[in-house]
Amino acid sequence: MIQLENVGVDRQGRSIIAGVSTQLEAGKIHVIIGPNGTGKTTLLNAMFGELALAQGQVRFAGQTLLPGKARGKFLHGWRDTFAYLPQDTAADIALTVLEVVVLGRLGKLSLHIDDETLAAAMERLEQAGIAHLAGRDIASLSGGQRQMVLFAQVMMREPKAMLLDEPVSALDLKHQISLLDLVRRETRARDWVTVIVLHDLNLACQYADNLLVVAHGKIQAAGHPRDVVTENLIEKTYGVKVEVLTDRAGNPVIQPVSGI
Ligand SMILES: Nc1ncnc2c1ncn2[C@@H]1O[C@H](COP(=O)(O)OP(=O)(O)OP(=O)(O)O)[C@@H](O)[C@H]1O
Repeated sequence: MIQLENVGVDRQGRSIIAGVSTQLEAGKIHVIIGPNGTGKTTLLNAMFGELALAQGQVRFAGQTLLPGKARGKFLHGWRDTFAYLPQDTAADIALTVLEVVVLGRLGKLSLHIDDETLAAAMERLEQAGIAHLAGRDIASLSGGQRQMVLFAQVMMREPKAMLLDEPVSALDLKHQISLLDLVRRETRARDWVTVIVLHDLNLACQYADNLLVVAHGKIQAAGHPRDVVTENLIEKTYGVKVEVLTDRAGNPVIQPVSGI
């Protein structure tokens, strides 16, 4: 479980997130939604130790991240059990896809890459459905293909917590579903604490066990989408008129209502 207690982060003297407290259970998918610039990436970065906490604390795997910039050995140990896929997956680097995936084990690699590591990297590529790209240069791939390669790379870390910032933003519908299905399967099977930032509200409602609605640097609502999503909440959060319908599985479907 990741526990956030009264977490706050400032940037350039401005409070970006403040007073964030929540518990993120293992084996579940926690989806963060919210308008642009409201602190979703900041929240992931705070959990990863990338941004210093101004207040509060984050607890995970028997360790506590406190205010101030975590450094050196502590930060290394803290991040050891996290996998983090950032929003920006640009990769202007002369490596093949297989090499990029192997780098997911960076902390454990020696000069000689053993057969087990190569087999594990190929297995992750197969799981992501992109084994056929193994020999391609990463720089020659499309944005969506790169997103899947970097997901295969973070799976190589064998994490306890998976932090994914808009992991399907460049993927077509079929690949969005296959990646999120894979994330759900692995989250359940490996007991990851999975936290995903998504902009697609309907994918968020379909995949979240726990939906965190972030606006103005605070969690405005949290819980199962069926329990938290209302027309009023979405309208207040995004300033857009919507209708909330229900799909066959009973999950909310958010339909914007045209102003015409
Ligand atoms: N390097 C930075 N220096 C100062 N302020 C920053 C920096 N990066 C982000 N911010 C500010 O922090 C706020 C939150 O940004 P953040 O990236 O967390 O938002 P977000 O909710 O993830 O947005 P998006 O949906 O657009 O990705 C924004 O107001 C942004 O301008």
